[in-house]
Amino acid sequence: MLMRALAGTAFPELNAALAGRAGAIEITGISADSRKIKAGMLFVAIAGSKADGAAYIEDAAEKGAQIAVSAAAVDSAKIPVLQVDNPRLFLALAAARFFGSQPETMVAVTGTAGKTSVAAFTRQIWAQAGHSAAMIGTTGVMAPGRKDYGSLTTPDPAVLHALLAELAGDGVTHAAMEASSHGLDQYRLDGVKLAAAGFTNLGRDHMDYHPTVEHYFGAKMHLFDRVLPRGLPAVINADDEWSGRAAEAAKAAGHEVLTVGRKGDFLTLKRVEQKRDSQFAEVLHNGAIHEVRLPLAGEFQISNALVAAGLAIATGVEAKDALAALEKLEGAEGRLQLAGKAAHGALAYVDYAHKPDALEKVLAAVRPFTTGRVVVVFGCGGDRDKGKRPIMGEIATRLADIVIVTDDNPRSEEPEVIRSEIIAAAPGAVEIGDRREAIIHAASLLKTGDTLIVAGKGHEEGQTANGVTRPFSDLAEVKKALEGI
Ligand SMILES: CC(=O)N[C@H]1[C@@H](OP(=O)(O)OP(=O)(O)OC[C@H]2O[C@@H](n3ccc(=O)[nH]c3=O)[C@H](O)[C@@H]2O)O[C@H](CO)[C@@H](O)[C@@H]1O[C@H](C)C(=O)N[C@@H](C)C(=O)N[C@H](CCC(=O)O)C(=O)O
Ligand SMILES: Nc1ncnc2c1ncn2[C@@H]1O[C@H](COP(=O)(O)OP(=O)(O)OP(=O)(O)O)[C@@H](O)[C@H]1O
Ligand SMILES: N[C@H](CCC[C@H](N)C(=O)O)C(=O)O
Ligand SMILES: [Mg+2]
Repeated sequence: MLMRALAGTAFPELNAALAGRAGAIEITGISADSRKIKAGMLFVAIAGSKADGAAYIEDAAEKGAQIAVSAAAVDSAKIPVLQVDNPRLFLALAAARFFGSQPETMVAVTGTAGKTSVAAFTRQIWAQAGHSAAMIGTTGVMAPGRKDYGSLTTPDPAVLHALLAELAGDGVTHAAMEASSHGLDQYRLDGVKLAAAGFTNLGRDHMDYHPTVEHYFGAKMHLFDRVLPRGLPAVINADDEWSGRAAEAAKAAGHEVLTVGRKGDFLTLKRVEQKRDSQFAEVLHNGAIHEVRLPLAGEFQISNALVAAGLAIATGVEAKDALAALEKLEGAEGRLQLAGKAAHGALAYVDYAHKPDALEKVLAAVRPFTTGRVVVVFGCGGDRDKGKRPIMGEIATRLADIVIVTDDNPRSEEPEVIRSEIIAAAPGAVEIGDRREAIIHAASLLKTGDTLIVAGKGHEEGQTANGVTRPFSDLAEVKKALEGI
């Protein structure tokens, strides 16, 4: 592609340069990481939290970059360097234009918890309606005949648009993706053409990245005020503390607001009956009641399922078909996933709650069908928000009968220090650093009627400490531990 093809109204500051010699440069690819540059590519220099991409322009040139784009003026480089005000936005729009195609119908969902679940559910509803559908998120990419393990919740634009073009080339017509607050803040989604967008809820998360909760909420709202084209549907869970403000933000951005949930107008949850690991709900839509059997535990899953159904309906699935599809939903990997049942009947679940609200929701979700005790095993990640540690300790102590505090990716931190910060607010908790031992101990305590939740790692396949990631799966460990009792 010629650089000239990247000219457009979004970057008037580039137009003069692209009308000249720089516009005639043919590029073979785009990356913001000099380590990924190959001959003929365009390098976009981004000023990040650890490094300034502008310092890597020479490195990119040595690897074969033809041209670079940067916020800072760099005259000394061996390749032309064009200046733009917002290189991250440029990267997103340039990658979209370079790769050129995406599944026709795309939605994105934001919120503190439930994004992976909503994306997974939306994909399944579309698939049941006969569409070739994909999901992109924390657990990776899932598409017909394809399952890749995930890295980022919202991939970097160059990776994302290469993937979207591949999916479109494979015949995928519908895709649901997660919009993380980092992704929105860093303009990773700005080149994606969305047909609708969703919001689940807002709680404490990523306080190591966002200076305040307001800033965090503002980042999430960029899905509506920057990414979703004006006038398109915004599906909002109506039952969260932040729902009103999210709906206001979506309305102010000119969208059609569709609220779902107990307080929702578009899909109104009238009644829920909890079964042991499923639930029955009555949902009102357009004056008609639909009976829905959801084969998943946890009331929060109803909320996720309604956001997903709202997104599917907003993108053309008949309401009755979308709601009927909920009866066959499979939970996203590692989200309140039943890992096994002990011989005496106790249930053991693996869950991805690694933040306060999620832990609170998941522990509350299993209580109604637990006739014995709720046992929880969890830890907190190192090099992440330290403030959540005592909060999660307090929640576990309040909502579980037995609390076992263990390690969850200590990364570069001292695991004992992390554990002690949790236990400061969890008096009476049992401390077992080794996660495998903690799970074995928890399983050995189980009796008839008890429920075990191993929280924090969900689908993850490793435990990271001291810069080394060793294979580790909560699901496999729980299964093994149950066999041993
Ligand atoms: C904190 C964060 O979000 N970091 C992201 C951010 O990096 P940064 O701004 O810190 O970049 P940096 O390391 O300072 O480097 C600046 C630039 O120099 C470039 N560079 C650097 C070194 C070099 O040799 N050559 C070179 O070109 C880098 O590629 C980068 O473009 O921009 C990079 C490029 O877009 C991202 O890859 C990177 O994600 C890192 C890997 C990450 O771990 N992010 C996590 C925290 C994240 O994004 N998580 C969210 C949320 C998950 C959730 O919801 O729980 C997600 O969407 O996954
Ligand atoms: N609607 C919800 N409200 C509160 N908690 C939820 C909700 N949905 C899921 N959870 C909890 O949050 C955990 C993560 O769910 P999910 O992966 O769907 O969310 P996410 O927003 O993608 O999270 P992440 O940002 O960590 O990728 C679940 O394992 C469960 O404990
Ligand atoms: N996307 C999140 C996942 C956290 C998962 C938890 N297991 C941990 O390691 O803290 C993060 O990287 O902060
Ligand atoms: Mg996710």
